[in-house]
Amino acid sequence: MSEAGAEALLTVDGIGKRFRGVVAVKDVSFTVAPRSVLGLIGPNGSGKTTLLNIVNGVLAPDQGEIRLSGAVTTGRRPSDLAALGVARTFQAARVFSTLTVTQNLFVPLLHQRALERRAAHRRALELLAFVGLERHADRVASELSGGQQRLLEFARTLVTRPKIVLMDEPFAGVHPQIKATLIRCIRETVAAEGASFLIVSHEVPDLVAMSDRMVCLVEGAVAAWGLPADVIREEKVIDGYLGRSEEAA
Ligand SMILES: Nc1ncnc2c1ncn2[C@@H]1O[C@H](COP(=O)(O)OP(=O)(O)OP(=O)(O)O)[C@@H](O)[C@H]1O
Repeated sequence: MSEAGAEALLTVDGIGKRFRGVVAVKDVSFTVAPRSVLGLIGPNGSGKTTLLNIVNGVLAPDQGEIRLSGAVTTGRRPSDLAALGVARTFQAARVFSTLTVTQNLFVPLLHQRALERRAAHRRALELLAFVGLERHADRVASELSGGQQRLLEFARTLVTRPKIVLMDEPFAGVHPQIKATLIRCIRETVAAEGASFLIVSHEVPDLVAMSDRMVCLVEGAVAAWGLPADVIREEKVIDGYLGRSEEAA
């Protein structure tokens, strides 16, 4: 989808972050268009998780600005950003392990006004079916497999209809069938609800297939940003992350 002329949903503008002497993120800028998927790749330690933490307010940047639909959000707390429509999943899925699957989906609704609750509950049940967990509705979350917990965490992020979902390594270590379900659900959420996704993953072929744009970080800086097919052909991306195949070397 073209970004020309359209206002960006998320703007990452000149972001920098150091941890003591270590530069984790260096002058990083890119945008995420409404109704799109941005894939974020890069070697271990290149600053991907730090950047997600800055976008959702867990960390404050040393330099730069984050904007959501043009409004500056830098320095806002994660709970404020969640209310503005920034949702997040984690490398190790975070679920409320002692609650049932359905109760997990009701947690984001606790702060909703009573009038909105009935519709929101209906949505929670629809989401269970959407990710294929309806048979497990009354099970305690800790009894689910790791992959099912990931689907539950994903469904929970969608309950409040976020504008953008930040996902950190959603496909790592999950069964291929769960991965296929996640990819289908991400695609359908973009198409049906107009949400955007910012997805960090080392599964480059999957990200290339599902992303509208990709960004590659190397040593904390943007090595390339653009169409997936172009990004994976960039010298800096090949040298800094993907490597060369034996025939090409
Ligand atoms: N809380 C912290 N304190 C000190 N250094 C940190 C902290 N968090 C991250 N770093 C450092 O910042 C750099 C970027 O780390 P980050 O976790 O963002 O990379 P990443 O690209 O997400 O890596 P991975 O793919 O392994 O998850 C690394 O050098 C890391 O050691």
